[in-house]
Amino acid sequence: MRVHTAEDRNRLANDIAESCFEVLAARQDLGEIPCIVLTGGGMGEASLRAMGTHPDGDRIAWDRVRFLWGDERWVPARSSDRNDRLADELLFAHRDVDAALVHRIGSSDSGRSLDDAARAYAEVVDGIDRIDVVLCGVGPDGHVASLFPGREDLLGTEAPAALPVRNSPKPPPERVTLSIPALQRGESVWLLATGAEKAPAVRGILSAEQGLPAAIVEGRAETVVWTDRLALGA
Ligand SMILES: O=C(O)[C@H](O)[C@@H](O)[C@H](O)[C@H](O)COP(=O)(O)O
Repeated sequence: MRVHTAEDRNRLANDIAESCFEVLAARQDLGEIPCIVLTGGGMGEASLRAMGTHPDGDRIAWDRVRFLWGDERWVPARSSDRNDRLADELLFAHRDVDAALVHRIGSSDSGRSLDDAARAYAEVVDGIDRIDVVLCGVGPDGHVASLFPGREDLLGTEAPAALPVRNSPKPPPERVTLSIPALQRGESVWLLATGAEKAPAVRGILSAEQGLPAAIVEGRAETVVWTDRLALGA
């Protein structure tokens, strides 16, 4: 595991964007379509903003990047609470992406049930042969995506790629989340945690705390904690 720190949240988001561009460009140079899993949350938002506006992003062929989400809130498609709205406003409004490569999680007004939406998303994820980068915002309790500590129903290592979530401790209560095995398919798993309220979670990650989702999820090639002094308790 590697720890990357920056002076403040914006500089950290810039570093995340630059590293992300490197991964995307390297895969595209090989003629591949890279795949990135996006996240919600405060650092997720800052990272999307940097990816949408950083001048280095101009060298990426954005219409040859595949996008997934680590989780989504089970609300109507146009709700401002959705995680994909962040990406719409901060990334897709600035980059010329191919809608066919943007794989959104279903919405509560789609006419489908939560269980069906999770099953459908699991099929999408299963159909993708390589996941390059998984961005995971880390909650103060050490959750990632919508995988919460103590929720044995969500933390199975044999689970399908996507799961329905009910009674989430973070509102809204219903969600769809990628599972541990799906997040672990990422070549790079990047855990984003800044600010003093994330210090216990970061301590838990660094000490490999048992049962802590953020400490369980590891990338195939690398796991990086993107953080700042406050979250490191320094
Ligand atoms: O629904 C959400 O908000 C995300 O799915 C959640 O996993 C988020 O990324 C973390 O809770 C971190 O969020 P903050 O960075 O805002 O604390």
